[in-house]
Amino acid sequence: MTQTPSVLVVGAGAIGSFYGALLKKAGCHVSVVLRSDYEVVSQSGFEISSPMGNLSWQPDRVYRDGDRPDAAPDYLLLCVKVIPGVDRAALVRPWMGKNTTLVLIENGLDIERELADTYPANPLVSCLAFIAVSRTAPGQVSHQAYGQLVMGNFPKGFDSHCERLTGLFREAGIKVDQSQAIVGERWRKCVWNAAFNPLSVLCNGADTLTMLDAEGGEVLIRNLMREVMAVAKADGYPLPEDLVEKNIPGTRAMGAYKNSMALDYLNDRPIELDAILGNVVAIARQHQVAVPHLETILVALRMRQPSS
Ligand SMILES: NC(=O)C1=CN([C@@H]2O[C@H](COP(=O)(O)OP(=O)(O)OC[C@H]3O[C@@H](n4cnc5c(N)ncnc54)[C@H](OP(=O)(O)O)[C@@H]3O)[C@@H](O)[C@H]2O)C=CC1
Ligand SMILES: CC(C)(CO)C(=O)C(=O)O
Repeated sequence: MTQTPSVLVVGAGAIGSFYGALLKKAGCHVSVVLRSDYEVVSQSGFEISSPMGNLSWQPDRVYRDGDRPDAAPDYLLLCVKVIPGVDRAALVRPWMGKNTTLVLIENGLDIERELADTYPANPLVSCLAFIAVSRTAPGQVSHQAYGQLVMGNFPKGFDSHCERLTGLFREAGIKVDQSQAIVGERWRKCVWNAAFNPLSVLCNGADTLTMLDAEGGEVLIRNLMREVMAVAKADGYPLPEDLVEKNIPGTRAMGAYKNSMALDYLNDRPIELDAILGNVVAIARQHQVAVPHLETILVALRMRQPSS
């Protein structure tokens, strides 16, 4: 690897532009591949409002689909939504070198496999982002709170590429938890996402407190979370028994919060239904674990939004 790490962000929306900004702040060369924001960002860069201070930045190079890189990056951050019709392995192909470390900062469960299978010789780093950030206009991003990452190699382990990336993010001011077992961490986060995200869409983009305070709402959310935990256990990733007991007050303490899927729904964008819920139900079927609440919500959402 070069002295100054080179980073390429594919899908520099809310998450990609925020974590790209941090790596730029830590001294990396950071370039981006853009689609709809190409013209604006080429001219004016990213404007990011944040409680961490001014994170606005100009990428070293701005590419669009069809361009070719000057050189393959040390780290390729993939931050597109995990939705049907987006072939993520094909999307990164033009930018991957033989020594490029592929870094996923995306929600969902079992979302690494297609990339691991396509690029078996490249190190694969899987990250979970705990953050509230959204794109408000082309090239404009609002970071409201948090920012912590949980990081590890897929399917397990923590290599020197993870170690170096952790150091860069920490230098830029965010907390990074290092994990030797990232799949278990994905299950842990999914307990929250698979319960709250799809339900918020069924409730017309409701925030967390509206869902918890509706009559029977908290009971339903607890049931959804317990079902995800049962599937995780059957899949070999048992989670702490008190996770639901901790998640509920933890969520209340955040205040009324609209998750990323609620925002996608409210902005008429496709939702990550399979990545966050469909894959949990598919794994439940493999292990013959009954998940009636999760299944009902999945099917109802498929009826509502047949394309996602
Ligand atoms: N936002 C949040 O607070 C959180 C998000 N996450 C997860 O992070 C991931 C990213 O989410 P987020 O950043 O919010 O999503 P955004 O929609 O803000 O960003 C996704 C970006 O990917 C771009 N993109 C898609 N396809 C292509 C392509 N072919 N070429 C170039 N760019 C492309 C989109 O561009 P275009 O505008 O052209 O479509 C967009 O800029 C998701 O998995 C999400 O669940 C996790 C925790 C919190
Ligand atoms: C956990 C949370 C709510 C924020 O990081 C999230 O993953 C989302 O908005 O989808």
